This record gives sequence, C-alpha cells and structure tokens, in this order.
Amino acid sequence: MQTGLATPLPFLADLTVAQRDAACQDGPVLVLAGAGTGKTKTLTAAIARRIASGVTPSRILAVTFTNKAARGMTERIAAVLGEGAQPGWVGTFHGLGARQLRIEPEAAHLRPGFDIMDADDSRRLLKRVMKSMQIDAAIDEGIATSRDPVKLMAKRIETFKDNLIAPEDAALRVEGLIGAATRERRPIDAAGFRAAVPVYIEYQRRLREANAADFGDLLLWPARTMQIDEAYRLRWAGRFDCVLADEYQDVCYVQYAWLRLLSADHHQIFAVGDDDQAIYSWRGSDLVYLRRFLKEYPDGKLIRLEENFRSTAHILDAANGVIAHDAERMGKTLFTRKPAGDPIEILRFADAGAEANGIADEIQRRHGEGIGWDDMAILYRSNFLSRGFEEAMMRRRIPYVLVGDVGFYQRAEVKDALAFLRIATTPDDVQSDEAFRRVINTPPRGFGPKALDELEAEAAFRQSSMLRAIETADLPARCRGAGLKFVDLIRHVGQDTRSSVADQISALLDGSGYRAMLRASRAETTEDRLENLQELLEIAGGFHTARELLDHAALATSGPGEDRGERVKMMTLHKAKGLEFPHVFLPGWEAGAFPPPYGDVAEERRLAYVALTRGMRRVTVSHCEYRRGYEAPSLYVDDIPHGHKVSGWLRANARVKSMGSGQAKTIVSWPTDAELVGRMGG
Ligand SMILES: Nc1ncnc2c1ncn2[C@@H]1O[C@H](COP(=O)(O)OP(=O)(O)OP(=O)(O)O)[C@@H](O)[C@H]1O
Repeated sequence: MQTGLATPLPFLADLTVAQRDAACQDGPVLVLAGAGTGKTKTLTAAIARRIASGVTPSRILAVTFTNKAARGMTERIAAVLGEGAQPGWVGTFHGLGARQLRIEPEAAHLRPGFDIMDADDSRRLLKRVMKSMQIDAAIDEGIATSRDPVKLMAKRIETFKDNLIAPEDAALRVEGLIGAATRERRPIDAAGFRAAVPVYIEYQRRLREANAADFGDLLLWPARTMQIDEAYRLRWAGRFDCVLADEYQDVCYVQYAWLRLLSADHHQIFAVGDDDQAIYSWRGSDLVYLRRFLKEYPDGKLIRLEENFRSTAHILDAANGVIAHDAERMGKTLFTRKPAGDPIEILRFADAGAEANGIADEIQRRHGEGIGWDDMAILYRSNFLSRGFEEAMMRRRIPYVLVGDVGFYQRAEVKDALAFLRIATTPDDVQSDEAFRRVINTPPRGFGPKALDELEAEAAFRQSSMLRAIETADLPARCRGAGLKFVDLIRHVGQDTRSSVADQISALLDGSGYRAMLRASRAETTEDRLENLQELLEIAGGFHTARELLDHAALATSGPGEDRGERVKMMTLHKAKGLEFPHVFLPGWEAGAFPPPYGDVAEERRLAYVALTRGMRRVTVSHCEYRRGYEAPSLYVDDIPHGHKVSGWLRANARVKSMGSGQAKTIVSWPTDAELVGRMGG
C-alpha cells in the first residue's frame, strides 16, 4: 500500500482490508468486485483518499454509470472531506464528453453553444436525410426491407461512432471490414454497410450545419481527436492526475479508448468492475477490456472484493449457483457473514394477469405487515411486462413509480417547452431551426407546409435562421402577422437576462398561447400535461442558464421525482443494475422469455445474476404457465440450487424468524420496568 499519509483517514476505518487496500493503491488498479461487495463505497474512498493525499480535486476524473451515482459520490466525498473537496470531473461518459466538447467544440467541427440532440431528435433528422437521399427506394435490400429502416440506419451510425469511425473514414473502414469478414467466411451485410456510408456523411453534415451533436458525437470526437492530434491529447490528459471508472465491464470501444488516451502518460487508472455483471454487449460493450486490463498495464494490481454486504446467505448462494454455470468467468467466490435468511420463493401462476394480481396482493400484504412501499421492487426482463403490473397497482391504489423512465423529457409538452427556450436562447442561429419547426405552428398560427417551404427558401437565400426569415419572407398576411408576434415574444424573452430560466419558460408558454391551448383542450391528458410543465418549471429552478437545462434534459439518465415519496419501484433488470432493495419480485422467468429467443444465453445468465443479487432480504421469482403460449420455467429457475429455493409464498410460520437484516445492533438498551415506572407511572 502506498497511502503516502502520516495519519490514518477516518473514512477508511469502516472498509474491509481488501476495500482499503484497493482505495489506497496508486498506479493502475483493477478492482474485480462481486455484487454487493461495496464497489461504490470503494470507488468513493479511492477518490477521497487521493484528495486527502494531496491530489487537487479538480484534477480528478471519475466516470460512473448514472448521473445519480455521480451525485451520490460527490456528496459522500464532501461529507467526509468538506465542501471544497468535490472532484472536478465526475459524471457519465456522455456528460463528461459533452463537457470536453463544450470547452473545445472545434474537435467536433462545432461552434460554441452547440445543441445536444437526444435520440428522438437525431432519429428525426436521420429520417429527413434518408428521405432526401431516397433511401426508402430499394437501393439496398438490407435497409429497404427492414421493418424500420431508420432504426437500422441509426444503429449502424451508432456502431460507427462507438468504434471511433468518423464519416470521412467510413468508406475505407467498411471495405476493410467486408474484406476481413469475407476472408474469415463470416456473414456480413455488405450492401447495408456500404449504403450506410453516404447516409452517415450527409447526416453528419446536417448535424454540423445545425450546430448540433448527437450522443455518439460526445465521445467520438474527443477520443478521435486525442487519437490523431497529440497536442490536443496532451492538453487533455495533462488536466488530470488520475482517472477512475465504475462498471468497467460495460465499456465499449470508444469509452475504453477515451479512458486509455487520458491515462496513457501517468497510468493512474482505477477501474472497478464485475465480469459476472456484464449485461450490455448488445450496446457494444465488451468484457475484453476488463479481461485484458493487466496485460495492458503490466504494472497494475488486481484486487478482488468478495465479501457481500447486501444479501442473506440463501440469496447469495442462489445467485452463486446460477452464475457458476458460466464457464468463462474470471472467478470470484462471494461470501456473506449475514444469517441464512429466507430461501428464494418460486411462484407459478396460470397467466400474466394472475401473476400481476398475485404479486400486487403480496405487496399489499407485506405493506400491512409493516414493510415500506419503497422497500419493495418489481424488476422485469422486458419493458412490455410493466403494463400488467401498473394496472394491478392502480386498481389497489398502491403507490408506484416507473424508474429510469426518461420518457419525461420525451413528452411532447416538455419537448415543446424546451424548444421555445432553445429558440429564445439562439434566435438568429440556424441551429434553432429544428426547434422552430417544432413549435411555430403550436398553437396554430397558419404555418402549414406551404408557408414553411417559403420560410425555408427565404432562410436559405438570406443564410439566416427561419425565425429571422419571417421578417422578409413572402407570407400570407395573417400568417405573417402571427409570425411577427411570435418573433417579438421570442426576442423579448431571450433578451430578458434578469429573469430566471423557469420564468423565461413560463413567459414563453403563456405568451405563445401554449398553456392556454392546453387548458382549452378537453383531452383526458390535459391535466397531466399541465402538471408535467409545472414539473419542468420546478426542475428549471435548479439551473442558472438555459444551456445547462437543455444539456441536462438531453443527457438525463433518469426521470425526475423517482426518489420522491414512498412508492414501490418498478424497472427493467438493466435499470436495476447497481441498486438494492429489501424485497425483490422477479416476474416473467419463462423459458421463452428469459433468455429471450434472440438473447445470448451467457449474457442473459449474468442478467439473472444481477437480478437475484439486487435482493437484500427476500427474493421472489415467478413464471406463468401461459403467456403468449404455454411456457416452461426459465432454465435459470432450475439453476437455482435446491436448498436455496421453495415453491410458493413463505408464510410467517415457515420463515426464519428474523427482523431487519437479522442482526439488530444494541444502540439503546431497553428500559427496565423500574425506569418505566419512574417515567410513566404515577
Ligand atoms: N465495508 C463495509 N461495511 C459494511 N457495509 C458495507 C461495506 N461496504 C459496502 N457495504 C454495503 O454493502 C451494500 C452494497 O454496496 P455497493 O452498493 O457499493 O455495492 P456494489 O458492489 O456497487 O454492488 P453491485 O455491483 O451489486 O451493484 C451497500 O448497502 C453498502 O453500504
């Protein structure tokens, strides 16, 4: 250990020997940490220890899986070291990449103040590009016959970006790829890849024209520029004294490259990961980076964390039994000092309705026994399963929340409000044209397709934004009048720099008649939509500038309000990664659904392992005899070792009598009778 510290640090005191060893190690460190062994705690301690050893906080970069995890870490470090000790660069890969680009946008051929397009907006742009290139005609079989050609093309472009392939390199790299696949006799959609190249080039040209970056750009350009421009790389690598990464098993090539380029000189890289929890290969993640860490950094140290603090022994042994069937593991043996607890309950239901009702009834029953709503979670393999549970919860008036539903920022009214704000922020820049198209006719102002064509032509002729083009375009009088009023409002609000962001949005929603339009609508959703706008205004209250809010909305990894109130949590297994709950329900473990027919059996097994290890005290696995057809239980149900599972609900008399985690600490002693008499008697 090389702590370089004369005095022991209090925050290291409650760590295990292995955790402390990891946190105090300098140089390249790979922490191979099983589920529930305190990865986050160790990573946080590693950062705090570096700061306490004299590393300047602003020279630390730590990348986590979600914004929430980043916030949690920052808060914990501030709590032990004081307010000034927050590390300078903590966030998600996308968030940190965006920050790097904001400082040097030229790396991506962008101008300052560029927009970040979310997945939905970039799909719309891609669709327009494909239409203009007539890709929907049968240019290429792979694309034209696909059920969703835009989705397929978006996926290809994403793959290019995740592999550090810029548009200008794409043609050459695609030919190389096809050549290699042919030589190795591996199947490849050569026509599809070739057709994607010109679309990628045109799509990127349009993004640049709109001064916008899509998600892929946020890491592609910083990483690629560091790769080809040594001065740029040195500038960036030189900003950081150490680089720390959580969930290292899930990095994809561009993420791996970015981390490696930043740490290549000092080798101060601290990676935490668990090969048993790698569940993102479908998104380009590759376990190979974790597996070859020590080859890449021969001076590095591997530290295993194997003591699980989360789950009872039955749960842990059940999970260990399932993952033991994975032959390619790097190998860890998790253990716990907790009591055995309850075995996994395996429930068989007749169909999906019975499953949803059965679980909802059980949740209600447990709540009656004193278990808090937010101590219970339903975690499912596929999103479509949530609907049945939502209905069952609503019927019983059980409060619940869908976690990770970033859908909030995708709701039409929220996107509309942000579009108004975007135009007000940069009214005279073509980068606002997309937002302009979105709201110029909401509520209707007479801007139909013809007027929009006219405006586009005028904007192109004058090389101005569409908003500015309203002033000179040849428009029908009514439409022109309404358009000029719109321009006035946008300019007026945009120039009002004394108002808060929330006040600006509010003024735009009222001045444009948007809120009035919603209120006048008799649609069933009106109330919800107004509430969503209210929620947006509250969120906006936490931001100093419109740009910060717009970035936040584009880069959100979760919806607002997830942690508020006592509610049963519902989410996919992927979203549950990194979380823990006292009571966990795992529905839908049928042979045809888990693993899904298209799934990779080994990766799905890891997902089953992630699922089981979320549980602290009780885990219930269920399957239906009939869902879309007759179903057998998933093979992962069989893989839970006998002795760690029971059929049906465990009722109080059959359960191990345990309260809380089974180990109550004596913090205050019970009052003696004499004391009670002294205080209460009389
Ligand atoms: N040294 C320790 N002593 C007591 N409790 C600990 C210790 N380290 C971690 N824990 C507790 O163990 C639980 C799991 O920790 P954490 O969430 O950091 O695990 P993790 O390794 O990130 O898990 P996973 O990979 O499964 O998401 C937490 O409740 C945490 O407070």
